[in-house]
Amino acid sequence: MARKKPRTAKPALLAVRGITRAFGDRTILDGVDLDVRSGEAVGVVGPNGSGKSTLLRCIVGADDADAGGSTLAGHPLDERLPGIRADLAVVMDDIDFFPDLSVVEHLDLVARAHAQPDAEEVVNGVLAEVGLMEVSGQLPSTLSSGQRRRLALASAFVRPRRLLVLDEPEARLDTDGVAWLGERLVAEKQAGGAVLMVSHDAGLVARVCDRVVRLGGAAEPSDVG
Ligand SMILES: Nc1ncnc2c1ncn2[C@@H]1O[C@H](COP(=O)(O)OP(=O)(O)OP(=O)(O)O)[C@@H](O)[C@H]1O
Repeated sequence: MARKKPRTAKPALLAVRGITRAFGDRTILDGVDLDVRSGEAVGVVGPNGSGKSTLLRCIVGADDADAGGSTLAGHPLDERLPGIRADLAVVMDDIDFFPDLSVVEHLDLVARAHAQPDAEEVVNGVLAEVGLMEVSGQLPSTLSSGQRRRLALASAFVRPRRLLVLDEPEARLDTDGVAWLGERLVAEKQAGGAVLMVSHDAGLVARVCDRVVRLGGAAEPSDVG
């Protein structure tokens, strides 16, 4: 009788091992491990102050972990390295925009700087999808806070990427915006992309994430649903 081949797990695109971070004598993160594979989304959840943003910052190299580290496709992950930048799009809390560049000029700049093929078409598609077409000629200072959030998210969607890292992407979005975001992130996975997101929105996490890592409580990753 033919033996069933053992199923080999897909190697992780993002591998995080042993991340530890203390501020003064307070240990915020104590040896956090997680994996994110292509086509998969992982959520990081937990109460205010449990270290979620610190974890993301340590993972992408915006903060220095005291121990541990992360790799993307086997290479040490630091968002500033050119080889990594091509594969990684990060949206943290707040983004600084150029005060004198319009919405469409920002997206154009990001798309072209990251060598997005068909930059103009991609920018127009994302503008429409994210609901910023009507304000595409406006300066950031004239946008509402939710529209600025949409612009920050759009900046990630106009560039090539294999991994999206998002810190509370639902913040300041209206109900329709959160619904759109859920669909967009599911589509991201279906297209083979990977997502790591911090969120306080349990509905969004349940809709998008395959697994969650809970900080400030049980530290083990668990399946959603
Ligand atoms: N640079 C810093 N110096 C000192 N303490 C810091 C620093 N950055 C973060 N902390 C502390 O680390 C803890 C975790 O902060 P972090 O922002 O990672 O939490 P969080 O889980 O993302 O919270 P929230 O849900 O409120 O966004 C907090 O107690 C915070 O005060």
